[in-house]
Amino acid sequence: MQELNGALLSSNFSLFTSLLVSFLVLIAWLIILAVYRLYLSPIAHFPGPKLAGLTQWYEIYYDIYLNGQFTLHVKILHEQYAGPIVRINPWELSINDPEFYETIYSSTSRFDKVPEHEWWGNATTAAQSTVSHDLHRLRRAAQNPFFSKRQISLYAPEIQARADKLCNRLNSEYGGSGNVLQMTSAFGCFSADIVTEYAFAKDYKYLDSPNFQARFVKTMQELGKNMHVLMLFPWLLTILVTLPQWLVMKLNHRIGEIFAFQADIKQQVEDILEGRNEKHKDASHPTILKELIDSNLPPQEKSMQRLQHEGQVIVGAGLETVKWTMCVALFHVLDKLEIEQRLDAELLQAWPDLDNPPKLAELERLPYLTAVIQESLRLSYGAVFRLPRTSHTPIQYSSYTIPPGTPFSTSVYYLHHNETIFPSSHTFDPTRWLADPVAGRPPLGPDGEKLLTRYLNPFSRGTRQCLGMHLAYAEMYICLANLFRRCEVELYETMERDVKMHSEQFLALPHPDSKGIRVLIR
Ligand code: HEM
Repeated sequence: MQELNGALLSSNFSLFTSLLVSFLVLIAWLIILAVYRLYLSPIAHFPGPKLAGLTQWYEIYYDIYLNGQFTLHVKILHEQYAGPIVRINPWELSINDPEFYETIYSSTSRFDKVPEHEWWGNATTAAQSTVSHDLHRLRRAAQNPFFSKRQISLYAPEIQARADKLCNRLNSEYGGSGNVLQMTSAFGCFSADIVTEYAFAKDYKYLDSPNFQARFVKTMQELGKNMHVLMLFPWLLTILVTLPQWLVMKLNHRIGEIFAFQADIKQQVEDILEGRNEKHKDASHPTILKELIDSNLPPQEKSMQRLQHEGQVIVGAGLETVKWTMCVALFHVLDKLEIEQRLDAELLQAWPDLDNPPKLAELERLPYLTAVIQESLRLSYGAVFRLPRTSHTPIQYSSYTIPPGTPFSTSVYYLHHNETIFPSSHTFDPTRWLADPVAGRPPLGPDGEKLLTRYLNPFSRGTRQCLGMHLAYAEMYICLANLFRRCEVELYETMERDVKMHSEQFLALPHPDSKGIRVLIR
């Protein structure tokens, strides 16, 4: 008995000792890490809050606890530390300098993305998620031709057909009825039908769904609300993808819905590869996936998974962005009578016979419509989250040398709200984009030499610039022209709060209480 007690005592003692030693090792490791991060790290001398340099929990607090507030907070840090460069977490720098934007998002430098962001969209092998510059270049080159301005102009009749469908439905179903219409959802259905048709030659006909409530459109909206959890804890996804879909749906229905969407995209790819969807053969436009399959990419780049990931990203990237920009445009045009009247007058002149809609190229030449779209892009921002890049060689910024491998980034929000470039930057003012009426020269930036458009970057710039930019412009030109020319729309209980960025979840989100852009059709 005594022996047993002795053995128990000694095993308790050794357990206690091991726990104590582990605890002391942990404390020692934390102290070393803190000293390293605060004093020895190659970016320790950059300005910024010590706490941010010490731990990423600083960022997590703003982005998860305060729900997408870190981007806005970093803008304040730039003001507090009175400098264009600030350390925002233990390993990353933010640069708020409009003249440096094109260096960060460069067309010529071989910058990589950061591996931490590879998992975001659960599409690790898509071009958009690709970390390495060289591999991205290979993947992107195979897609560029299908998103060229010329290819998109050939697709314009399909976009017009969907704008016809949208406007006819608005007038016949809602016109004069007094029924409130959720334009946010209607725009979502419009852009979803366009991008899925373009990608897979499959029209999902979301524009036919009752009250424009399409599950897939809602899924994409919901995805936005999870972004920071997925971005800051990417390993969560790696676990979730191994679980059965029904279980994920139970644990977190938003992520479950995303997996369901991904399974659907996989089905689309299989249907094309296995000959069940042959529509692409007679489609009026090339389909992205078929073109990738027929491209010169090496065989490993044409795997089912790769094609599925590209399909996922293209559809995902093409939906919320276009929808949100059109919401911003619709609200501001309807909110200010003089903007609405000026746009209506221009459209009436360019499009006198309602049965003969102008071609896309003609719409693109309309200065005021163009200015409305530019101003809407400025205030909808595109990807408002900072888009970090890393360099294999040191980067010189002012008197600072950014060490190789250090992520550096900026947010387009800082650029679009730079008061020197865009005075009264929170005001929606399309006239800032109009050419000088006397000299005819386009609007210039603050130095009086560079074009103002240089500072409008909702699509980012450089090698990773938005692939779908021309498609996005075509959708916006055609949809907004049709809507304002053919429908009598008025806002219903919708205010600026519904289109103003309240938080950042990769894209800009309005106030959580917003009910979307609601309208009546007269
Ligand atoms: C107003 C509309 C849009 C805006 C503001 C926008 C904005 C952006 C931005 C800022 C990026 C860069 C993201 C990064 O660096 O990670 C991007 C990438 C991308 N966008 Fe768009 N986008 C729009 C519409 C579209 C559409 C309609 C499509 C699809 C057809 C699309 C497809 C893509 C793809 C595939 C990428 C990844 C490109 C790459 O990494 O090579 N986007 N977009």
